[in-house]
Amino acid sequence: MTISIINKSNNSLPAYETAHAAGMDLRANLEESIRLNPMERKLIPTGLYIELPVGFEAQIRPRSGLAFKHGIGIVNSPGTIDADYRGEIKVLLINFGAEAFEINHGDRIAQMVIAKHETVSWSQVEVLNDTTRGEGGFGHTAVK
Ligand SMILES: O=c1ccn([C@H]2C[C@H](O)[C@@H](COP(=O)(O)OP(=O)(O)OP(=O)(O)O)O2)c(=O)[nH]1
Ligand SMILES: [Mg+2]
Repeated sequence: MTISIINKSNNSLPAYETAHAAGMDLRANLEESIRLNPMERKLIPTGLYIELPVGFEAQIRPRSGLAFKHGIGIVNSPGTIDADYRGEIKVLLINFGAEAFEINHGDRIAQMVIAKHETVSWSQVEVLNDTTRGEGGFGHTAVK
């Protein structure tokens, strides 16, 4: 599948880093480096604008390496890029680590997964069909 993209940065386009990767890494588009202090969050621009086909979304997910090594996450993870969004893709990074973290232009800060989604309508009812689980949740299967 081919998707239209505008790249206002001088970074390379998001790309799959291995043959069967699900995510394409996104790079920061910065005029100057950004410092994220512990527990600080900042919106990081990518310079990318995409035109998703109807019925698709793009999910903006953290990179596990940055999470493991530096405690870097995404506040609204996974971020959702809607098919009708024409603005710049931005990434809301947060530093859960104990040390300040510097983001430089071109750094791979997140990954983007393109996914299909359903669009549903509701059938409002009074009763739902019964299941073995019923209303059990939030750990109700844990061994006592
Ligand atoms: O990590 C993200 C999440 C969202 N967006 C863009 C694309 C998305 O289509 C739009 C709106 O996102 P969302 O629906 O999550 O935010 P909202 O707070 O509900 O804003 P809106 O009222 O504009 O829908 O913002 C990003 O660039 N990065
Ligand atoms: Mg919304």
